[in-house]
Amino acid sequence: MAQELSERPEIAPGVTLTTGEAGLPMIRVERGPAAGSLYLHGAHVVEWVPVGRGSVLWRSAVPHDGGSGLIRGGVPICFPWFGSGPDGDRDPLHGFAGRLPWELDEIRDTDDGVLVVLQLSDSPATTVHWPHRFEATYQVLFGEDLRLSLQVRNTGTEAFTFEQALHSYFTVNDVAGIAIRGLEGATYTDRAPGAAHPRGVLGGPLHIVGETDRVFEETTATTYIQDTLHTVRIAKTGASSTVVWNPWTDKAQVMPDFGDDEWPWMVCVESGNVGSDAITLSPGQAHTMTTTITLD
Ligand SMILES: O=P(O)(O)OC[C@H]1O[C@@H](O)[C@H](O)[C@@H](O)[C@@H]1O
Repeated sequence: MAQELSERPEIAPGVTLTTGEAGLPMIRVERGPAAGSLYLHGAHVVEWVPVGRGSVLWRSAVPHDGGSGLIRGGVPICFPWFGSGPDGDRDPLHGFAGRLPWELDEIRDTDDGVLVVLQLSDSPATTVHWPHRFEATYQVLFGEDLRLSLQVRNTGTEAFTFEQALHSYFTVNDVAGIAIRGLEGATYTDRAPGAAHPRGVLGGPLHIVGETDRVFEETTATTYIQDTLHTVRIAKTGASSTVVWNPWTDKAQVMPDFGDDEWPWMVCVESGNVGSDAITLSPGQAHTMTTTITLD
């Protein structure tokens, strides 16, 4: 059962409860095969550094303002909708899960690294946006791999449908020089402004040559980001969509929480269930999606 932080004077060895940006409580793990950081605000993983390697997740240098917005970088959780939702009318963008404080349920040493478990349930702060009863459990394993598992359970009496994504931001050496492999043959919706082909099938590795905002549907493929810095492998289960995003020059300039010149050093490759891949749960049913991030 979830407990209050104040009832947890002992955090596991190598795991501290600290204060991050804007005074937000943050769990810092420095033990075993990796170091990492996770905010309770949004259950937001902001850092994962396997021993002897560099920081894999990208984080904007623009600090979080402490408001209810998403942290720019790391792995924001999008739930129960993605962007402005299937009909483009949902608010806030990417849902509320990444904007609310989650409860710490458990911190445990495992053979593979330190596991942190967080929970979010329906409350007046969620029902104001989405009138459904749910329980979300997020397991984060900081190890040689970064393993993320998000389970959503319908605890109400009516079925509901939701979208979700683990909106992972990755550090790259030069986004214009990367190749994203694994999505060849997948159908995508191109959401970038002025896209020449709003829908298409990817014919080969994806190269980023301008503002990129593609939602690949009905694909459970493992994706690889090949960069001069390293190759990142992103495997997933229970997730039929993959979203690839980079704002490039113009969009970067109009985003207040994104530095004008930061776009070359990042790319988002997001695992999720978006659009036609949305999940419907009957009362009592649960769905789990996982993402495993590995440096090759
Ligand atoms: O600025 P936000 O709301 O965090 O979203 C960033 C981007 O996230 C991507 O996942 C979306 O596909 C884009 O459309 C969006 O611009």
